[in-house]
Amino acid sequence: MAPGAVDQSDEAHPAAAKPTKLPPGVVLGPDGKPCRSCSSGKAFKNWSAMMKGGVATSAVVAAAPTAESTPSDCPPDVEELGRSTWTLLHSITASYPEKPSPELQTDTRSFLNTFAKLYPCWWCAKDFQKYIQEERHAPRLSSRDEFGKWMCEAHNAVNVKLGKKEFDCSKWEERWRTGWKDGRCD
Ligand SMILES: Cc1cc2nc3c(=O)[nH]c(=O)nc-3n(C[C@H](O)[C@H](O)[C@H](O)COP(=O)(O)OP(=O)(O)OC[C@H]3O[C@@H](n4cnc5c(N)ncnc54)[C@H](O)[C@@H]3O)c2cc1C
Repeated sequence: MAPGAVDQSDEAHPAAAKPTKLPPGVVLGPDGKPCRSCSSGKAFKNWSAMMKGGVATSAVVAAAPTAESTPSDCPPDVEELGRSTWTLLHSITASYPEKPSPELQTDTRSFLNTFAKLYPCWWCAKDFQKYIQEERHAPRLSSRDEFGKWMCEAHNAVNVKLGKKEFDCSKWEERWRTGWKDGRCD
């Protein structure tokens, strides 16, 4: 589901109120209010400017000023949240043991299931839950390399959904663990 395409019949979010003239890219949260971590920063700023103007009309939306960049100490939008989260997730795979114990594999599976429920962008979370529940996408946790590649493939599934270029998963370890072979990270 794309940002802006707010599904008001969504069973997971029955409290979401019907939006009136939201700028494209603004997604509502469970409380029926625009959700910053589910929306692009620019769309959220446009919504904010529109609300400060006090009139929620499509004319105001169209005339909303182009969003300036948001200061770095503000709550994250969907992109910043995503970048930070992928950094954490890939870094977890990078520090995962080469031979994990069965107990650690169970804990990791449970972490991924819980993460997929708690991810603050609710519509991203729903898609991610669906992804990991499909048998062919079940987390592969038997070694660091398997887990690193699985995470790379999961990230690529989101890249594809967003129309972005796929990452070459044979290079996941250079990107997230060892640094690139050309030495530029040393
Ligand atoms: C679980 C999850 C689900 C998400 N779902 C959505 C969604 O439904 N809609 C939405 O708008 N946003 C979603 N996001 C956010 C989105 O994936 C991006 O993080 C965000 O758009 C910012 O993208 P970016 O181009 O800066 O780089 P990111 O995609 O955040 O990637 C960060 C860096 O990781 C590296 N990288 C890229 N792809 C891979 C890969 N496959 N494997 C290893 N490394 C890689 C690159 O060096 C890149 O610069 C989701 C994020 C997460 C964590």
